[in-house]
Amino acid sequence: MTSTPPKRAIDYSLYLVTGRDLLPSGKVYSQAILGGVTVVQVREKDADTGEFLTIARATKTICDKHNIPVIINDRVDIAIAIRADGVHLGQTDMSVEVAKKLLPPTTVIGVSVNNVNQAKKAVEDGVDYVGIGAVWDTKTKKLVQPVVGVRNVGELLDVFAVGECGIKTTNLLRTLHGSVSISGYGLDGVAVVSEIVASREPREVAKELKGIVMEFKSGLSMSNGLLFSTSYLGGPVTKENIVEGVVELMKRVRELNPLVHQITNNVVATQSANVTLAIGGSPIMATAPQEMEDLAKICNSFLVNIGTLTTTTQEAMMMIGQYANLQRKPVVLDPVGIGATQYRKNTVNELLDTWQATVIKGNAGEIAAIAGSSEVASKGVDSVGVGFKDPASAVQRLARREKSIVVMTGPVDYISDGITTISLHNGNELLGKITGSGCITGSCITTYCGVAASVPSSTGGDVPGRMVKGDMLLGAVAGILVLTIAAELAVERGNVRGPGTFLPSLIDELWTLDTEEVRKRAKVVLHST
Ligand SMILES: Nc1ncnc2c1ncn2[C@@H]1O[C@H](COP(=O)(O)OP(=O)(O)OP(=O)(O)O)[C@@H](O)[C@H]1O
Ligand SMILES: Cc1ncsc1CCO
Repeated sequence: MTSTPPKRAIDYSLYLVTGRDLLPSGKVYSQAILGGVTVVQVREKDADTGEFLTIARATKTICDKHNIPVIINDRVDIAIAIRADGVHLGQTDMSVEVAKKLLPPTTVIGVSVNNVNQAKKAVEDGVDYVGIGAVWDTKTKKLVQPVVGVRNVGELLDVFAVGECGIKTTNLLRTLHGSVSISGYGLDGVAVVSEIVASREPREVAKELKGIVMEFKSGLSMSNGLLFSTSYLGGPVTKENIVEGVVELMKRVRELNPLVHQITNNVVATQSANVTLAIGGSPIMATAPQEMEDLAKICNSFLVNIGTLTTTTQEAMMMIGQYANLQRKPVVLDPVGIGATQYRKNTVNELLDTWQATVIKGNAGEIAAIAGSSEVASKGVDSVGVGFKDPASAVQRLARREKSIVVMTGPVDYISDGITTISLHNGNELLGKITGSGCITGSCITTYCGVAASVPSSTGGDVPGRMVKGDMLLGAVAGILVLTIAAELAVERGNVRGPGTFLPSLIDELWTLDTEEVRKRAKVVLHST
C-alpha cells in the first residue's frame, strides 16, 4: 500500500501577494521575506504563459532559498510546471474539483471567498484555506466582488479561516480585532500586496506587519478567542471588585486630570465640558478635521457623539477614530438619534466599518437600531416603550458582534464586553427629564476609560494584541455609577425643585462626590448570560 505524502504545512501569518514587481533582482523579495513574510503568492493577471512561467520559476528559486512556500494564482499548469506548494483559485477560475484532478495530491488549494455561501462551498470542496476579501477597498486590483468589510469577516470565520486584501500597517490591528467571530475564531493571517510591494523598506514594513499579526495571534490564543473581553478586575469579577475598581478610577481621574477630546452635539457641549471638569478630567471640544491628528497624540481618550451631525463633524469623526485606533487609545461612540434618519444610520455604519469603537453607548432605541432589532422603537433622540425583553442578552450579543463594550442606558443601565454582563440600578428619574443626560454619561465614560489604561492590573498585565490597554468595562461602569449616584445625592439634598435646578446640583455633586458614598450606594448586579 502506498501512502500519499502530506501537504506542506503553511504558516499564513503574513501572506505576500505579488509578481514581477519584486523581480528581477530579487533583493526586495529577500528583504520582505527576511522581514517576516511567511508565504508568497505569485499573481500575474496580464502576463502570457511564457512570461508567467519565468516569473514563477524565479520566485520559486528565491523562496526556496529561504524555505518559504510558493502559491500560484489561478494557473494550475504553471503550478504543476514549477512544483509550487499551492494554487489559489478565484471564484471565476478553474473549479476546485477539476484542479484537484490535475494537481499532485500534495498541492495546497486555496480559494477566494466573499460571502458565507462561497465559504461553505469551499469547505465542501475540501480546500486547505480560504482567502476572505477584499476586506478594505484596494487600488491594487479592480474588485469584481463587493468589499466584505471588517465587521463581516467574523461570520465567514465561523465557517473557515485565513487572510485578505487592502491591509496596511495602519489598519492591520483593527482588521484582526474586528474580524474575530462571535465564537472567537480569528484570522490565521493576512494577505498583503501594495503595502510591501510599493514600499521602499519592504523588510521594515514586513517586520512591523508580522509583529502585529503575531502579537494578535498570541493574545487570541491566550484568551481562548475572547480577546475582545476587557475585564481583568484584579481577581474574579465580583461586585466588590467592580466597586473597588471604580473607586480606583475616580482617584486616578482626579490625580491625572486626563485630557478628553469630545466631538459632541451643540445642544450639550457646555454641560458635557462642565461634567468632565467636575469629575476631574480636562475637556477639549474640537471639531475641525485639520486638528484631529494632533489631538489624537495628546489626548487620553475620545468621544464621538453624532447628536448634531454635519458633513464637517462627520469627516472629523472618521479621522479621530482611526487616529485613536493607531494610538491604541479608547474611543467611545454615542450614536445619538441613530434611528431617526438614514444619514445617521449610514454614518454610524461607516464609522464602525472604518474604526474600532472601544465603547458603544446608547439608550435602548439607539442600541436596537445599531443591532438591527425592531424590538425597541425611538422617537428622535429618545427611546420609546419599556425596552428589550432580555436587555442583558441584547447588550452581550451586540458587544460580541462589534467587539466592543456596549452600554445601554435607561432606568436600569446594562453593560457588557461580550463575556461579563452587568446591570447598574442607581439614578433618579430627573436624569430622564433633562436633555443630554445620555450625552454626559458618554463624557463620563470617556473620561474614566482615558485613565483605565493607566491602572495596572493586579493579575499581572494585559493580554497582547488588544486595541487598547486597560479595563474598559470598568471605565464604562465608572462613568455610569458616578453620574447616577451623584444624581441621587443631588435630589436628596433638598434644594432641587425640578429639571432646571437639578442640572447645576448634579454638577456640584459630581465635583464633591466621595468614594465612600460610591462604595455605600453602588447597586451592581452581575448577570450570567
Ligand atoms: N428613570 C430613571 N431612573 C434612574 N436613572 C435614569 C432614569 N432615566 C435615565 N436614567 C439615567 O440617566 C442616564 C442617561 O440615560 P438615558 O437613557 O436617559 O439617556 P438618553 O436617552 O440617551 O439621554 P439624552 O438623549 O437626553 O442624552 C443613565 O445613566 C441612566 O441611568
Ligand atoms: C435634543 C437633542 N437633539 C440632538 S442631540 C440632542 C441632545 C440629547 O441627545
